[in-house]
Amino acid sequence: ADAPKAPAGKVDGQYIQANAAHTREWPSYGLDYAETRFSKLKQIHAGNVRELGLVWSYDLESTRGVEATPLVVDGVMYVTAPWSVVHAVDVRTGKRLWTHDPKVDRSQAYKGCCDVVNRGVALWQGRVYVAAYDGRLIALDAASGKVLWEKDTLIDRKRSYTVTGAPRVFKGKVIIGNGGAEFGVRGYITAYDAVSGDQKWRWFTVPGDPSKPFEDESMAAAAKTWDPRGKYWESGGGGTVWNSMVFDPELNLMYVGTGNGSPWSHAKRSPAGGDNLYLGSIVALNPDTGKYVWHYQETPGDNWDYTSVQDLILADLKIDGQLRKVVMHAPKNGFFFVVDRTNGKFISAKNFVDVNWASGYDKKGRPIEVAGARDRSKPYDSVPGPFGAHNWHSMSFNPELGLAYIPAQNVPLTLGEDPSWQKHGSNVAGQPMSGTGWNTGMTINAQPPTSKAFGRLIAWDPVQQKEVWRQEHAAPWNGGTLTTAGGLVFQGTADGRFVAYHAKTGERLWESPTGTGVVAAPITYEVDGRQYVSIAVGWGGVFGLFQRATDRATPGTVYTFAVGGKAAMPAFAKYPLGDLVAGVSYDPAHVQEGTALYVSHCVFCHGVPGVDRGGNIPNLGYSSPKILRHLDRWVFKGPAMGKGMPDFTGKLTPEQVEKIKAFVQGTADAIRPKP
Ligand SMILES: O=C(O)c1cc(C(=O)O)c2c(n1)C(=O)C(=O)c1cc(C(=O)O)[nH]c1-2
Ligand SMILES: [Ca+2]
Repeated sequence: ADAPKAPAGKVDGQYIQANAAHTREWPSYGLDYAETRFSKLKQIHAGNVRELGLVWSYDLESTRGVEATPLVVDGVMYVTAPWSVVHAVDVRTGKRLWTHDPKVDRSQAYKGCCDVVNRGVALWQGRVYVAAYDGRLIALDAASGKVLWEKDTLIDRKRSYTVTGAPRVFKGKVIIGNGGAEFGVRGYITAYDAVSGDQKWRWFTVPGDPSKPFEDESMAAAAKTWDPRGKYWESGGGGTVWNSMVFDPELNLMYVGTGNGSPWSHAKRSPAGGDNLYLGSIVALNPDTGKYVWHYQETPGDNWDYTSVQDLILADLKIDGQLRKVVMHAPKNGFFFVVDRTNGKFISAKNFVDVNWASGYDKKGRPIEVAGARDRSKPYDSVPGPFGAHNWHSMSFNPELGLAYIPAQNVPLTLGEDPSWQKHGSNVAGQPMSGTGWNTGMTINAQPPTSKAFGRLIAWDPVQQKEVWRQEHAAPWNGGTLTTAGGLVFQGTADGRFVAYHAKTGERLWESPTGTGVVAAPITYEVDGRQYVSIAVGWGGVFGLFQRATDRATPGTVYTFAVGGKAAMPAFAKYPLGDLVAGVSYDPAHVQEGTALYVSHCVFCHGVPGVDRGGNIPNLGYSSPKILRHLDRWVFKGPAMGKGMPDFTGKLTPEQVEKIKAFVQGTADAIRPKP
């Protein structure tokens, strides 16, 4: 088929590379192929950023997490809302041009670990590509939003695969991975022809059943690092590519970050140990063929849910007097990595937050593990925890200052070996979220963690491997970053602010309220000679399901700012938090069993009753007595199924729901301040 005419008809590889020289538009996820999120625009700078004002706001009509980086080309913004809904917006007016809702089955939300989020679209020759939560890759006509083609990217619909990441287009191929390593899947990525949608190649990240032929040599090599007695192929092995992909056209290499092991427990996956390639790695592939070229493994034998899918940034850095082509990375495990991207050779690594699992990396690039860091005989508060020292919230790199801006954090959590684990998954009361298919092989918070929660913006010098400045935030789970030639860093925060900092000093120069908390990254672009800054807002993602740092509700909204903007901010509704639930009758003898059932069916979405205060999903400790009294009506084909609540028919019995009710009311009674 011929490429549809404009809008975005001109976007191809040449265009994306040419745009990188002036960055007037924002045509791909990380702005350029290197995903620096460094804009050369400097109309907005440290001297006038205080005059930034709202130009327009756009209602995404959503209540769940908004993680999208919007793309802007030819005065049109393409941005995604939860449930993989695409919106095209006229950036001159802030008015809707079209939307496309792929109609993901809302009752299937539980198949993903971490909210029904979507990180954005890709553009290519007049087409918009979105990867739907249910695993479909969809090509839309950029002019109308009409579907051009749809491909099912999943190899096994019985497994809990979901897609949250933004596709990328390299050399005319749309590339997409998936998530699911908390449930039991085998990671892979697939490339499709951008025009026809035909599959071009697929690369698996971990080996399959070794009694069958390996797909390629990289799988044969990887299998040597897994113990077949663990029958890891039955639980999938993990290594999902759910976020980061970058491209170096000059070297003709693309780079992906791979995820954690499935199950989390190393001993259960691979009893004799082993590195378990290619978990927790940066892998270089040939973008034409999908053939493995090299890897560098950041977390050998992952036992902590240490994904390496955090965004990768390519840069040329002068190290020891030599200009090196590097890839920079700040994965969950808390170390900042600089790796030679021509060959995968380790250059340096240094922890950017306090960590307690490794004391550093040796010259060869292997972590020096702390004694006991793998011992799960007792629950262990590993720092960073599974939320990561840095999650998917995008890092940026300012080449003029040589600084990377990392949204860093700690979310305390304890992990312990789960003796009730079964390879094929099992619904065991007390096993975290096993009722919805989670299968990590670990207990979570069987003992309360002792480490401290924090959120922090860190300016990091990758050559010196040291922090240059930091800003402490009110809570973990803050937004991605953007940096500009105007000497600025922009970041949204969990406590509902959009802030501009001085890129060199960290001084806070400007901020605007955003109502709800921000998790996505801002962008900047120029239209009709005027520079704009936009950010998509909507509290959520895995941490935002059950916790929050504002007292505001979570409507998805895009804000666009410019110097002299005078539009009024929309009113921010208060979060509808009721009183601690009271007066629902229950049998106290049910509380103990109810606790275990709550852990295996409810806790990762609804949080701890009365203790957490609800994120974009309500906390049951603050529900009305009427709802709690009739909990069975919500649990079995309930009215919230259209909003993402699973149907627990056949998974829970009415008697078990009575016990969960007893736990919720019992906990609310136990924590209620005594008069
Ligand atoms: O292992 C996986 O397959 C997988 C997938 C995803 C995802 O697709 O969003 C997340 C994670 N893991 C994960 O570990 C994690 O912390 C996480 C946070 C988020 C989010 O969007 O807030 N997704 C994911
Ligand atoms: Ca994971």
